Formats: sequence, C-alpha cells, structure tokens
Amino acid sequence: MSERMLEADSMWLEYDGQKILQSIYIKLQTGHITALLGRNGTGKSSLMQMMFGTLRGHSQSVRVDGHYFSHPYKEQGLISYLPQQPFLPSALRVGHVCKLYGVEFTNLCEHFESLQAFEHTRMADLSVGNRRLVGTLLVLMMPVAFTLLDEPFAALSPLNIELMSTAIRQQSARKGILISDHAYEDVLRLAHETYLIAPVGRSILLTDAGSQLAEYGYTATKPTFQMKKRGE
Ligand SMILES: Nc1ncnc2c1ncn2[C@@H]1O[C@H](COP(=O)(O)OP(=O)(O)OP(=O)(O)O)[C@@H](O)[C@H]1O
Repeated sequence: MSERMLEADSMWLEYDGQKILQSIYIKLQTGHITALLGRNGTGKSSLMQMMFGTLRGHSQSVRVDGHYFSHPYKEQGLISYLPQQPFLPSALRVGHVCKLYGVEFTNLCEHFESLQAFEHTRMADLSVGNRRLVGTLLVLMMPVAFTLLDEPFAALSPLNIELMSTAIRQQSARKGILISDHAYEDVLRLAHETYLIAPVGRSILLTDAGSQLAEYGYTATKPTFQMKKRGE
C-alpha cells in the first residue's frame, strides 16, 4: 500500500465573534492512528467537521498528498466521519444499512460476535450502545483512505472498548485514523501521535503525552497509568 497523507492547516473558526480554533495544523498518515484530545468545548468536533468538509470556518485548507480538497467528503473513497450524534436511518435493518455503507455484515461480527443476532433488526430496535457500535464499525470499515472518529468509545462497555480498540488497530493497517474520545487512556494506547487542542484553539503535537496533558490542563494531575507500548 502506498502511503497517503492528509494535512489540515490554517483551520480557523469563530462562532458569534468568539474564537474557537486558531491556525490549527494536523497531519494524518495511512497506517497511523492519530489522537485528538482537548477539554470539553475546545473545538474537536468542529475541527473534524471542517476536515470532513461539512463545516466552513473562517479559513481552512485540507490537502491530501498535496492536493487541495474544498469538500473532502465528496471525493469517493477519501474520507469517512463518525459524528457524536445518531446518524443511521432508524427504520432500516442492520443488514440493509451495511449494504449502504459497502461493508459486509459478517465483517462487523468478526470483531463483535454479539451482533450476529441483529442482521434483520431495525436500527431503532437496537440498544443505544449497540446502535452506536454498528455506526462506529460501519464508518471505521468503509473503504476510504482516512477515517475521523468522534467519540468511538462513547456508550460502549469496557469489553466492547477493548474489542473496538482491536478493530481500530486492525483497520489502521490500510488507512489513516483520527480519534477523539474522553477515554483518553484508551486513546493514548492506540495512538502513534497525539495532538492536543489547548485554549484558545491551538493545536500542539505532544512529544510526551503522559506529562504534557497535566501541564496543559487537560488532566488535573499527571496521569499515573502506564501507557502500554503499541502491539502489547
Ligand atoms: N452552531 C454553533 N453555534 C455557536 N457555537 C457553537 C456551535 N457549535 C459549537 N459551538 C461552540 O463551539 C465550541 C466548540 O464546540 P465543539 O463541539 O467543537 O467542542 P468539542 O471539543 O468537540 O467538545 P466536547 O468535548 O464537549 O464534545 C463550544 O464552545 C460550542 O459551544
């Protein structure tokens, strides 16, 4: 697989004259998992929407392999995005939704055997957690070069967070993944690189996430957890 690179830079966003993002730069690479952390309301979701192309800021530039894309989501096979809010049609059955996303239902079940019973279940009849699980897996497994995941661990049980981490790691072999979630320890265990959005709206590429998260006020104290090395 030839490596591809997505760069988002000069990402500026204001709402009602209030600065949210200022001159953000973020780089994604195929084969890499990149973490995006930041306190509540610092603009992570807005940044992902700008990178996807569905939100216009005061300025933005998204380039893939040096080519500029004004609306990346319009390019077939380029990018997928998991929003925080429900997005799958509730009246459709799980198997049907899989077909719409170009993902085999059996691929979902490879990671989550518990989903096997639900191929013919309507999305609306799934539990909140299972609905989120199906949505996250579909976005993750879509055949695209880059995937943006906003809170993929939300509503998942601890076991399912482990299984989802395995699925994300596996998919990163063929795409670049940006992941933002407040379960930051789970995110850091996956990440090759970590960006923090620090007030007001500046992106910082962390070199030592364990110490810097407290320094920049993302955690109250220095995290005590031991970050596992990738692949352990
Ligand atoms: N449509 C809007 N109009 C005005 N302000 C908005 C709008 N959407 C978001 N905001 C504000 O922009 C800021 C960034 O919001 P955003 O949802 O991107 O943050 P976030 O980092 O994803 O937050 P969280 O971690 O809580 O999900 C917040 O202060 C929010 O209130």
